[in-house]
Amino acid sequence: MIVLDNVTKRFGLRKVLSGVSFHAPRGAITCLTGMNGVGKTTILKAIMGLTPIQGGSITIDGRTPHPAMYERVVFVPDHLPMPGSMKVAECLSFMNDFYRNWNPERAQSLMKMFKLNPKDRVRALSKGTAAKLNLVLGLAMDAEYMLMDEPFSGIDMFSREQIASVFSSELIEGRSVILTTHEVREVEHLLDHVVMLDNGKVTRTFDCEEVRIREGKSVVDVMREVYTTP
Ligand SMILES: Nc1ncnc2c1ncn2[C@@H]1O[C@H](COP(=O)(O)OP(=O)(O)OP(=O)(O)O)[C@@H](O)[C@H]1O
Repeated sequence: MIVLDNVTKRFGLRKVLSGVSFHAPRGAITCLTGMNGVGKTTILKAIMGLTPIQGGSITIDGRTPHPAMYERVVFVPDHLPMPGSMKVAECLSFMNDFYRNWNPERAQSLMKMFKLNPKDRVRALSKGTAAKLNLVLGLAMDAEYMLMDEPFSGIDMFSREQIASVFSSELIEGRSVILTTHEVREVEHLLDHVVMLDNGKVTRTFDCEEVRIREGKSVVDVMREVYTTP
């Protein structure tokens, strides 16, 4: 389980996170939602130790993250972090050379699933295809936790459905995912747990199944209530 307790974060004088607390349960898909600039990406980066926090604590399975622990956690950024001159196949061999927990068999299955061409150059990939390759690079790692920043952003409906199908497949099963998205309506059936953010604070956290069964509401219904209530 990943736990944030009263986390504060400033960029210069500007407070971006003001006492953020939530937990992302093991084996579940947790979604961070909120308007542009509320701090979703900053939270993912803070969990990865890529940006320092000024207060509070972040723990992974009860321990303060240390470098060796990050082999169990993968961060998939909102853009493909590979140079345009590289071919898709070269991206895969780079990952294989660089990361001990790279799983080449899983990478090949994902390549087939997404119909990616190993000979294509990164610069020639469409936005959706680049997003799929980005996802391959993350999902092919043998990691328990996956942090994904906007995996559905700017992607057409069919590619989005294909990417969404990964989240209900054995490729994700047993792993814990924290993702950020603005496309909640399209992916809400995949989500287990939602953390809503506003003004650098958590405004509500809830279990999706519980609000569906107990309150008969969808994730979007709850979001509308929270964000439109003055
Ligand atoms: N390196 C940085 N230096 C200064 N300010 C930053 C930096 N990174 C992020 N910020 C600011 O912190 C705030 C939170 O940014 P963040 O990217 O975490 O938001 P977000 O919720 O992911 O937004 P979006 O939905 O647009 O992706 C924003 O106001 C942003 O301008």
